[in-house]
Amino acid sequence: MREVLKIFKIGGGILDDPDQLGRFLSELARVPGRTLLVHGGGKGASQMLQRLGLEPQLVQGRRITDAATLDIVTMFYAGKTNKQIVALLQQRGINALGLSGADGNSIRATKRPVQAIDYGFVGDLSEQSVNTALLHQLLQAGIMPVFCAITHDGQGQLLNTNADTIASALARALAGAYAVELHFCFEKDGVLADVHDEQSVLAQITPEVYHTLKASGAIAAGMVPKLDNAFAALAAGVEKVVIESALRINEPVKTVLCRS
Ligand SMILES: Nc1ncnc2c1ncn2[C@@H]1O[C@H](COP(=O)(O)OP(=O)(O)O)[C@@H](O)[C@H]1O
Ligand SMILES: CC(=O)N[C@@H](CCC(=O)OP(=O)(O)O)C(=O)O
Repeated sequence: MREVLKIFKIGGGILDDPDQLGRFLSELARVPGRTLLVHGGGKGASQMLQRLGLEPQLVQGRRITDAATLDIVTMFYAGKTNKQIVALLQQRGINALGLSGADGNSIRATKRPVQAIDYGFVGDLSEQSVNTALLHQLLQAGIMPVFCAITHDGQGQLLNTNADTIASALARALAGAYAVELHFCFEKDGVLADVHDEQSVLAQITPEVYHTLKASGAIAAGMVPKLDNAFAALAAGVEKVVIESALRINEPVKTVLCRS
């Protein structure tokens, strides 16, 4: 029987609030078995860019990343945010190891080709992107890998890659060796049937229900790429995909994705 691996992803909303981040990491430290964390930080990066006089540009949730933006997001994601999270996990007795995709050649990406939009230094992932052998060694050594949203192309170029996409790619790549559970954690209790009603959490969601709610506009904004990544992971052999509150990962309230 394959060992269970739980992959958690946290996004900008939670990372922005030191109290909520600390509470999430305390809950994460209580999760039994092998775990891996992926973090974003898009909200904080946009604030940092503005403070430095650059205007953040996002198209369908993806950041247009010119050279100056890449410098700043690398400092912010792979530096400040990643190292702060690792330090807080160490404080909680977890031997975490912070990684960008360049470290140990753990995630190699391809610069997104210029089509209608030039996204700049943004990396796309493929089936071959993840160094599963390295991750397996780290996990078996009892280490929790902590990934930021920076990857590399193998030619010396760093690339900015959406953190939901990284979590989904890691989950798919590791699904051969582990029974992977992929947990997208954010500030709401799950996918809401009505985004204005915090109580309207859907316990389960099928691709059909997703498409209906997306077409009606009930599921919108950042939730759309998140669910696209989430359903893609489920279709590719990931055992379980969950959308849940970062503060309630050890509680039963959540949305579980169903194949049909
Ligand atoms: N039906 C829905 N249920 C829950 N959240 C939704 C829904 N529709 C839109 N959203 C929005 O999607 C956001 C989550 O996406 P995003 O901000 O990209 O996540 P993250 O915090 O992980 O970066 C929520 O904060 C919420 O405002
Ligand atoms: C290419 C691209 O869009 N990269 C993202 C990476 C961070 C991220 O995904 O952060 P959240 O999970 O907090 O949204 C960005 O720079 O915003």
